[in-house]
Amino acid sequence: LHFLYKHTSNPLRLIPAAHPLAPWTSLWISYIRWSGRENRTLKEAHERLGAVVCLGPGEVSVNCVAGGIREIYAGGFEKGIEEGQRGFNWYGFFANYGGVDNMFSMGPNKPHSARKRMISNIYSKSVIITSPALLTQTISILKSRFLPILSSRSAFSKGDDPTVVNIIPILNAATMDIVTAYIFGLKSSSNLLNNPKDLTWFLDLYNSRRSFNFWPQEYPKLTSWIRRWTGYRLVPQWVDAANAEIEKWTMGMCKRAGSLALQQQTYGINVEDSPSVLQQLSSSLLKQSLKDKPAPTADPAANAREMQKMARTLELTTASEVLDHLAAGFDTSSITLTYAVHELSQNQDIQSQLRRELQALTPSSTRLPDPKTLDAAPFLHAVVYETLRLHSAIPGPQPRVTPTHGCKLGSGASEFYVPGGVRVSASAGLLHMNEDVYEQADEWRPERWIDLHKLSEEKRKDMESRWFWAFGSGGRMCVGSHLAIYQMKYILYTLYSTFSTSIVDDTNIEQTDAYTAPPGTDELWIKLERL
Ligand code: HEM
Repeated sequence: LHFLYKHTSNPLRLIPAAHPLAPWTSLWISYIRWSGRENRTLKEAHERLGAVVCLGPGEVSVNCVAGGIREIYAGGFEKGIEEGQRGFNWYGFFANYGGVDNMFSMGPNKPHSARKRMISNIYSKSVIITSPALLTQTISILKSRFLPILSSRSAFSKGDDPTVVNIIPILNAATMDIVTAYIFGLKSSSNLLNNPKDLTWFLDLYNSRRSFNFWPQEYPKLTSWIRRWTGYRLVPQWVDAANAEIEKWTMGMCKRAGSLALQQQTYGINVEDSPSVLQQLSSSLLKQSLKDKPAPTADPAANAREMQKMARTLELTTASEVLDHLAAGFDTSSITLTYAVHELSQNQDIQSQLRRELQALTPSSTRLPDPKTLDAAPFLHAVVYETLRLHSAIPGPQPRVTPTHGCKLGSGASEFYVPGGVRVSASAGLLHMNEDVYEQADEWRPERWIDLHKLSEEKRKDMESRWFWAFGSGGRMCVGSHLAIYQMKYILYTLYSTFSTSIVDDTNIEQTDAYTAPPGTDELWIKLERL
């Protein structure tokens, strides 16, 4: 009777159900997630049932702009409901250092907006494109690490043949080195390109965690309850150990950059060693803590303890934030680059067209083009955008929670009332397959992004912004999108203005079915031919 009552009084029962069990229990969608079939199941459900689909008695998926992502993401639906109380916050899993939140993991919008205000300027397009530090760092990494690795036998070569390389770890290392250089400054950042052992160490730790997300993310309370009361670990101990190692590694970079900043005040610093993100973040966090700190008491010892506590909180908050940036930044960018290289290696005509454009950008072979020139190169832009569209690094659902008063989702005859507290999501992997916006949507065709000004205003807006969702949208959209595009363009420039590439072995290159979706392999062997 209880189930029947709950079912008949639930407005979600009127929404087309992805499975007969969906309006009754969340176990069906949980099982789909557990078995790694969520993205393909949602694709099939939306193709069959339309833009709004019920996934569970408290869960809906949308695949439309009006009455869909515009309502949910531009409308500022929260990731979690109440501050301090996790409730359902799927992103809480991304907190680091034993639960220290960062911008990405925060549930409610209010503290999130305060944090985002501290950071967004340093990642804005105008700052990224004009930053002397980022430019010097990028040039240094590409010229003195990336190019030499591609030019001679290295740990990434196939046997003794320097012209056949596994490009995936090289891209992983290049993106990590650039992102950490911008965060911590070149001297304090990673040098994974030149230290293959450190790279293997890091990637082993990082990738080992991927397959154990389900329980702590979907059932965080159950996971900790089982561990507490039965001692049984749904997530093996070595995953916690891997997280702890990555946290230690990040803290090391924070500390190195911090002590260099002290020297800087006395002796000055080379521009490439300037820790752009860390500096901005720690000074804003410090300002906020000084504003929030309790008034001093008459007891000096208690005041000293308070100050110590504040310093530790600041240290952990900073490290948790930047750890999220470096993980989000290197993984997604290198997934996108992997597919750009894979597609270009299969499409020699497109590769030649790109090369012609790139080679015309810089007359001298010793310099890289300046960021504005590179950013304005239309074919490079098209290659990057088409890869972000067809091979979104985050193709999976981005869950939010409906506000207490509920909302309406869908449009026309398929508009439905959704009450408060319901988990709702959209997915880039599905939005990008809309044939009305992207003809032959399942094909990689960079030329679709050329001459957009010839299209109608509406069509252009649909393609470029309304349906293009690789970086999400609204207040919780990717903060690092400009840095991502900047580094991807420089890496592709360096590779394709110097070499031509073709496939040697691309076994299992298809994207996995996951929220962040790397290839199903960590090897993509390509042949490099110097031009
Ligand atoms: C191709 C590269 C990238 C892609 C496709 C990408 C995609 C995304 C997406 C889709 C989101 C929203 C996710 C959600 O709400 O579920 C996001 C958020 C975020 N991304 Fe990126 N990202 C990329 C690169 C970067 C880089 C380089 C950084 C480095 C700073 C970064 C840092 C972040 C952060 C901190 C957030 C959370 C923002 C917030 O909560 O306000 N991302 N990214």
